[in-house]
Amino acid sequence: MRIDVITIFPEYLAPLELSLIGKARRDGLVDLRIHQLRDFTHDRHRTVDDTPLGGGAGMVMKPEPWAEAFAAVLADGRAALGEDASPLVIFPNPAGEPFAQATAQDWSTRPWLVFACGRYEGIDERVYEHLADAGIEVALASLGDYVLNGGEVAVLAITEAVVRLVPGVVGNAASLVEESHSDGLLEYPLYTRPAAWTGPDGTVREVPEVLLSGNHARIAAWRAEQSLARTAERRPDLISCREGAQQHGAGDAP
Ligand SMILES: Nc1cc(-c2cccs2)n[nH]1
Repeated sequence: MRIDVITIFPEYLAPLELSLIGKARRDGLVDLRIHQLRDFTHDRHRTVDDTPLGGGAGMVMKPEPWAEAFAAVLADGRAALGEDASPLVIFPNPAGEPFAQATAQDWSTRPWLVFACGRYEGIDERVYEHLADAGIEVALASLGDYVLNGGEVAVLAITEAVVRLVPGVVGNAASLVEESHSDGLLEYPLYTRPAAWTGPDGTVREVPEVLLSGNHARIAAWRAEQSLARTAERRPDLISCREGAQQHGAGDAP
């Protein structure tokens, strides 16, 4: 998988050199490149923004640097992946579609992702139109109903959620199966040794006995029940989504 990130704060993406993602890059599973948007300006101040036409507070990112940056990234990617290669261009944006585990699953199968990190009040609308008119697939992704100062933090989160699903990145693929949201539910409670823990306050807390029973069928049933109960309590919206999907035969034979 190739990933390009266009940003005015490349240093924000430094964490992508660490840990799992860093190892995936070193192992050649992910080819990740960071591009400084200001490198595609031509004035002394390397200007990327201007005041909003029609008035209003703040600044808007100018279309020219973005168009030049996309042209360069597309050319570079096609030189590496083939002239027919075409990326999914992702703009983190509070007005975007909610990014969820299903999105991460889908995007983890794509050969090429390009992330565009907006700042200020946002990016000139004509940039999105320019890409769409060029036949480039564009997605606006929201991490949640809150506003960040820029797309970089969202790119860190999305990249981690996506890349960890790329085959070979996580050592034990089985650990990806029983996670929160992997089956549309929240994960069951987890325990490890000691079976009886005496906390700092002297309280002894024991692990549910079923987990010590060695009866794998009972353990699986208990975990399924815990997942459902925990989801119903904390995220009832996920339950109704799941019931809706089941009523409409999602996953049934066509
Ligand atoms: N979910 C979400 C995305 C964002 C931003 C993306 C780019 C600038 S602000 N805020 N909140």
